[in-house]
Amino acid sequence: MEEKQKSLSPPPCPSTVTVRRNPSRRARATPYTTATKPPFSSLASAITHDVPTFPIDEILSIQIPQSEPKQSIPESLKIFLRIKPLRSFTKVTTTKARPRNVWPQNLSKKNIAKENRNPEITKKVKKKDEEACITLNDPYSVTLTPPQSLQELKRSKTEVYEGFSHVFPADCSQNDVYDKMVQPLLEDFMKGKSGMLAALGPSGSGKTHTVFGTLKDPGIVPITLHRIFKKSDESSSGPLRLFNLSIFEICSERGKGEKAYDLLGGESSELSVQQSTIRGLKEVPIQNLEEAESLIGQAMLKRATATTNSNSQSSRSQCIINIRASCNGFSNETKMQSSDAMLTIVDLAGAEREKRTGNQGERLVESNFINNTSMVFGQCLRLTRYLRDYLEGKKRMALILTVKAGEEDYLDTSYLLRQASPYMKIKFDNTEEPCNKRQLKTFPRAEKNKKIKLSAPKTSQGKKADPADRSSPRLEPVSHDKNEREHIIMRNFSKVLWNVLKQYNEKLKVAEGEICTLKDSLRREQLKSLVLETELSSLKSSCLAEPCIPEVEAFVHAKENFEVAASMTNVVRNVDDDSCNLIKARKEAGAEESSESPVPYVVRNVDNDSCNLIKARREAGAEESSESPVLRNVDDDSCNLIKARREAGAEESSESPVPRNVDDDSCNLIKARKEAGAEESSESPVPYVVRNVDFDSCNLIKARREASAEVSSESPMPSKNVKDAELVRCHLSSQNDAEPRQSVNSEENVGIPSATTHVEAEVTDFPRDQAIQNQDDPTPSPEQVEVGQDFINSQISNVQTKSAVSRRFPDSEKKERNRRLLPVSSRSLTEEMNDLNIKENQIEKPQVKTAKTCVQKKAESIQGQEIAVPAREAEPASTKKQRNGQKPKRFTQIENLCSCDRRLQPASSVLLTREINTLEIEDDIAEPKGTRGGKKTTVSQPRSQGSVTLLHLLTNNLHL
Ligand SMILES: Nc1ncnc2c1ncn2[C@@H]1O[C@H](COP(=O)(O)OP(=O)(O)OP(=O)(O)O)[C@@H](O)[C@H]1O
Repeated sequence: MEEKQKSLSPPPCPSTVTVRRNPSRRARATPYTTATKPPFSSLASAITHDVPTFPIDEILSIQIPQSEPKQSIPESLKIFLRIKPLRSFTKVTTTKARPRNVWPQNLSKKNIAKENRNPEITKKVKKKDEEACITLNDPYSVTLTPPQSLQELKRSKTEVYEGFSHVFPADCSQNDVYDKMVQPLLEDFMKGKSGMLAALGPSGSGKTHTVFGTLKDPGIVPITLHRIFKKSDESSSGPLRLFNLSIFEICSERGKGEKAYDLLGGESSELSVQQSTIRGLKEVPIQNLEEAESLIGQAMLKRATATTNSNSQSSRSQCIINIRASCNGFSNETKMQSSDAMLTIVDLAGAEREKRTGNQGERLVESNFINNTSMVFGQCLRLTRYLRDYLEGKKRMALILTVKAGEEDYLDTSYLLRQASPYMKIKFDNTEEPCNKRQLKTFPRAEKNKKIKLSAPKTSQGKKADPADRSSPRLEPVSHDKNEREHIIMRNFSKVLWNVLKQYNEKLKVAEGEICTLKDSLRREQLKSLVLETELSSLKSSCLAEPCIPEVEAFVHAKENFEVAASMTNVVRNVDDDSCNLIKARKEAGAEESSESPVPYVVRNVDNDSCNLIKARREAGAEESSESPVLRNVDDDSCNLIKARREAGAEESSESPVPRNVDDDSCNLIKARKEAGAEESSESPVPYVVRNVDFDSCNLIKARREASAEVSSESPMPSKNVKDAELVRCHLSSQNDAEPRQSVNSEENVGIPSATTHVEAEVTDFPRDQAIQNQDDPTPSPEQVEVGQDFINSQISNVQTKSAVSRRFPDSEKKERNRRLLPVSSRSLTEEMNDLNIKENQIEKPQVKTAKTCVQKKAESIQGQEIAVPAREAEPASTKKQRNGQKPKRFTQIENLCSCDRRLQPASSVLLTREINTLEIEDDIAEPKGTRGGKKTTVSQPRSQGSVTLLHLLTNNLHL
């Protein structure tokens, strides 16, 4: 029959996708998999004609692994469905015979009269077939259709339930049920495997009928016992098996708890139920089928039953029958001791509806218990703990659902199938659209129950569940995991970013260090470049000054030639270059052969400070019989030439120191020249000429002082002193005499033996110097001043063109520059004179004694001769005469010039003052004048490198 159905009904293409509960059936070979498939090549070739480009070969060649069905669940939980046959309603209508003699008779009355007259024929039995709500689709599925009344009033829904292990139709026999359902379990049981079989369904659906049956139509238990003992007899050669039978029931105790009663025990047969263990249960060994059936009969008598509207003998408890098979000895096949097996058959109490059963009172309480323990699987697991292991799939179990097929049983059937569907993995197939909202509102409980009941069992199975129930508990860990993952990602990203930032920070630090280093190196290079530029400018300045130098050299050589005849000629030339720096110092001194006069010397000091050239020159020449110190100082500051020249010429019989100071600073040429000449035989005070020319800021300050001394030995020393803003006193004193000193001091201190030559500059010297000059020999000094001024003018004209840049400085700024720059040369002069004082005291004193007498003689012969060093060799002689003759006038001019620019030479004057003081020469013409320079003399200036060089040069030259 089944095979015929299978052959006639090819597997239809399912309109809906459903998941079958039984994977083994799902794994059943389908015609597509079992039928001879055309080779892929031919299929591909056929397809390639249509769609040649589609990679069907590759797609079809993919071997999709077939998921093996889980064998444990289907083996443990087999769900069967048995449909109870429809009952036929017998409708008995009683008709009364109608009285015959009633005329005209109403038809109805006539009929009634007939029934009354003949009552036997009034009773007709009408049979009406009940409409079925459930139909069998196939051995594995059914369709549940609500009745028409329910479709109109309630939610109309046709449900298809699939996945049953087998569906027993209404006309199936007890043997069919046994064969399909019990036989596999029995075989396993006989092999020593335990199993359970339970019948579940609404009240009156045929559970008890299925389990126990009747005498005419025995159920599962009698058949099983029969088969057991039958097999035992057949396998007598095998190990001896002992079977034990135990029967008990679990019923409600007034709706509060459950109690177990042993149906085979004595009167007090209550049992204690501890989890799945029943303590005190009597187990009766059965030897044969008759003993077993007798025990079962006794148990059924003890089982609690009651009469309800649904069932005249409705079971009011869960009846459990255990058949335990114990094996004595070893199995011939396995040679191993067999373990005991338990076959459990359960007749659950049927779910009951109050309306249908009409239960009240105690019956209603029992009904609730029954419903809770049978119809609701979840609660059944809790309340009937004994069956928990089976229902949880830990033991082999087969469940048979019994349903009634009538329309009026639709609700019970639908309710049972819905509750059992999770276990059967049955999905609903909604063939009709859901009802409208009104209908949903009318039956919210059913919809709610559907969701709840269907989703709850999935939890235990670990399968897909209804998201309505599990959404929140599942979303929470998912969101938590997601947040945790994002947190970890962001944390790692932050770490990486932090590391990158730290690396960049380190690089920035290194870069900053390199920048600092580069800046330092840049500064150093800039300084070097500045130094080089300064040197370059100084070299340029020196180159520019070179044309002047030959002139000066020529002048010096002329002086030297002139001094050849003199007794001593000493020329000191010092060039001081500071900070760029050129320092030249030259000192020349010549002495005549027989002269004992003080050593005339020429000091030339050129000081060039930071692109400034300062030249100072002193020349001192002494004639054979006279002393003629010449000091020339030329000072030029900041494109400005300050020239001071002092010339002092002494006639043959007189001393004529001529200091000349030319100071050129800051651009700059500072020249100082002192010339002094002394006549050969003169022992008279050294006449000196001091010429100081200061040119500042395109201003020329010229000062010239010339003094000449006559040959007369003891005459007061004529002197000219040209002063600048500060007191400048140049004093050249002849050596070895007290007389010159007396004359210098304008006092008659003859007894002071001193042969030293001093150059002293003081602010207050001029008037006295001028007075002395007028007294002694005023004639030669003006001429010498004139000559020297002409020379300086010519020098200035050269220098002015070369120092035009510095002329743009204003006077006020140049004053400051003078104050700053002049001390350089002045210090040089100071140190020079300090050493000069010492050396001359040591060297020239011995000469004083021998030359003392000669000076007076030679002074007369040299008288009138100009001992002041001429500015140039080509200088006309008339100028000399004019110089001598116009001495007072020139003095006046120089005095005016010096008075105008007196303020511009404080530093040089101060230093000259210090110089003279250190030389310890008494200057009679010194006169305090002004305090500005005097105050500044107290300031001790640090000795510069140029000064040190100048000192060495002076010392060497003095030694010479
Ligand atoms: N398959 C069937 N064929 C013929 N008769 C049946 C069948 N199933 C049940 N019946 C009859 O229906 C009646 C009720 O059956 P049964 O007592 O087995 O129901 P039940 O499910 O056990 O009810 P309850 O849960 O109340 O005990 C019985 O008289 C029984 O003979």
